Amino acid sequence: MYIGRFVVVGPGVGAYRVSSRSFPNRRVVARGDTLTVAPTPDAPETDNPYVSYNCLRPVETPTGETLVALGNGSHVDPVAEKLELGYPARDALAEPLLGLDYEKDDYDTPRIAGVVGDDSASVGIVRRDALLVKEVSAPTLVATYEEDEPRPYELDAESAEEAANAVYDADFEHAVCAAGVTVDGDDVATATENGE
Ligand SMILES: NC(=O)c1ncn([C@@H]2O[C@H](COP(=O)(O)O)[C@@H](O)[C@H]2O)c1NC=O
Repeated sequence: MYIGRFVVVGPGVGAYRVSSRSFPNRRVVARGDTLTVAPTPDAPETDNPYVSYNCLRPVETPTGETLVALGNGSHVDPVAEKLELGYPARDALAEPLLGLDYEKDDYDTPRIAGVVGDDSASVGIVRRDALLVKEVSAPTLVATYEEDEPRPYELDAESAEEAANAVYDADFEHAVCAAGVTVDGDDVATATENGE
């Protein structure tokens, strides 16, 4: 089954996978502590505005909490910035998702996102017909296509590497690249899986 991009978040752990039929020549690269989805050097040029973006950004809140924002597009930056300003995760997700709305491409592709803390997690999606934002207490998946309603997902991962590998290897079509993260107190670990 093809579900496009997907996020899995639970307390202390998260992952993001790019699956793509149309733009397979991409990878996740680390720029400081932010992870970015970028074209590989051999990728054909495109003017599609939705295929390169920061997919994962750790932040510190005004109360000293460490949180990580992740998702499938340019909304990840404003989600991270709202968290940094002290917005609760629900509001930090809801406002940018609603403001930017679903993507204006041929598929009305939803925007999906998550927030992970040491002991907390929230997930969100904005589709053409709905905005859903939920706090979750166990790993939860939401995807751009087919699986576009958050649902429990078994993420068997003790580390960021295991989280990235688990979603990269998940049984959904057209895996391209993936990111994983763990949050343990103030410590954030990230990992990438580019199928090399
Ligand atoms: N975030 C991404 O990595 C991403 N990759 C592709 N898209 C959008 O989704 C459309 C469909 O892509 P695909 O056939 O690869 O699933 C693309 O034309 C593009 O507008 C994306 N936008 C949202 O998921």
